[in-house]
Amino acid sequence: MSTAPTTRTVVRDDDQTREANGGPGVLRRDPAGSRTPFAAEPWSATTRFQPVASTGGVPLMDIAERHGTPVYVVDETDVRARCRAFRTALPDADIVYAAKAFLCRAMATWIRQEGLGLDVCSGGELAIARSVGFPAERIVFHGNAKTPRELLDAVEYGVGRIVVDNLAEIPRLAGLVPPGRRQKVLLRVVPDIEAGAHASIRTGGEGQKFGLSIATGDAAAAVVRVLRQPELHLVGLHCHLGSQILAAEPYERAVRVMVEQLARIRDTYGIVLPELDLGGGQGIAYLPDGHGLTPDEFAVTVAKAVRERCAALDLPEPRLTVEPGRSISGPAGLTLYRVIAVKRTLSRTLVAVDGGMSDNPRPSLYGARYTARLIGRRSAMPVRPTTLVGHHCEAGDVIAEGAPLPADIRAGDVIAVPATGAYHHSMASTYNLTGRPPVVAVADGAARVVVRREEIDDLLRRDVGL
Ligand SMILES: Cc1ncc(COP(=O)(O)O)c(C=O)c1O
Ligand SMILES: N[C@@H](CCCC[NH3+])C(=O)O
Repeated sequence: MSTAPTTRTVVRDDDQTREANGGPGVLRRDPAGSRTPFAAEPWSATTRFQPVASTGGVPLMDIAERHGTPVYVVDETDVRARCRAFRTALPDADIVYAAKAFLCRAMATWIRQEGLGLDVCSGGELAIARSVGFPAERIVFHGNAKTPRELLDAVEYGVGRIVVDNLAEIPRLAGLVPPGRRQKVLLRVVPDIEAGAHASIRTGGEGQKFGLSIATGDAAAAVVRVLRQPELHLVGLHCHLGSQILAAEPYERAVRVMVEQLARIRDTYGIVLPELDLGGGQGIAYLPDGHGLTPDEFAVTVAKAVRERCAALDLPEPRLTVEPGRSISGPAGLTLYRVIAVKRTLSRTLVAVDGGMSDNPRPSLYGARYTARLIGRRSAMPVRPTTLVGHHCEAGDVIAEGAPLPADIRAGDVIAVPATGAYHHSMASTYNLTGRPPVVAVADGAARVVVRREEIDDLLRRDVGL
């Protein structure tokens, strides 16, 4: 199936297709549901169509004017459509949204309403889930260094699965489970597979900090120790390869490793573990010519690999769990900035905006690349590659290199940067004592603030002084 609703709008990134679409503001429907050239945008987005740029039926300029800039915009309908795309692609699996990508109460509510589970990895993420009454059974708790407090909170709330990451956690967790209860656990195993867009976000290789090594024997030791704890109920294995993975092939390899581990446990202890959690990591497009790993591509590869490997090892197929984060919230979000200054240097044009690495640390952390668009007015000037920079006190505070902005870009203009729905709000900082931007949700032509702007007063309040 397609990852998008069959009636989704298509945004072509060239003037010729814009004409074919019927001119500015008019979008051609693509009943075939073929991949959009600009798949990074929400399916409802018309940002290319100056000056009517809108998302979720809301003009982006209205948002910039009413709520100020910088501002994160998230398209609720788009988030929901991406949740459904995963559920449709993997109807027999548990789809567990990775909260670290983007979480607020509104998002947790949408995820709950869409019937997905929630992967949390901190007491804070769990608190948001609790605050919206997220069903405990559908929560998976992760972390390579969960504090005793976090484990206790998770046990007390009754989370469905705790993913054991290290040997020390086993007795610690068992000691927190109240008498008469058994806590379901998965063991996070290192499959020793390198995948992901940047070394900092690869988590499947031997030697990185997450999970239990098969090579050292820790994974096998963990199985024995969990089985010895009557308070713990081992229901399956987990792995997570990394993030922003654009091909399905590494997942196929992961399935091979993990099914082999399930077979070993069956052969050694006579126990058939019923669950296999393959983590998340499905990549998205950030640039006009990019494309992500669709739920379909992922599902077809994984389902085939599980079927074949289980058949080969005479193992019943486990119930699958997948934990997509970025691919659900990433393309559904965009950031609006206002241009503060334009500088022409000998080598390039620099456009400085009112946000930067505090609301988008990804270029400086991972060398991530973005594009940007002028919205709010039509320019007849040719576009040229422009460097979009932030307002922070670092030369590396670059949001986008080579962004196609018109030659007459000027102070006061509003810029939209797409594909900022994952790992932006959740990774934002207050560097240079900059308040974090609000999150405005759009749906069906209406906009509402779901996370308010962090004001200077908020920042001062934490500083208790002498
Ligand atoms: C355990 C686990 N599951 C799921 C995810 C979600 O990853 P992504 O947002 O790349 O889908 C992550 C982060 O990479 C993770 O660490
Ligand atoms: N923060 C990373 C993804 C980390 C995934 C978490 N396990 C990014 O922005 O790409």
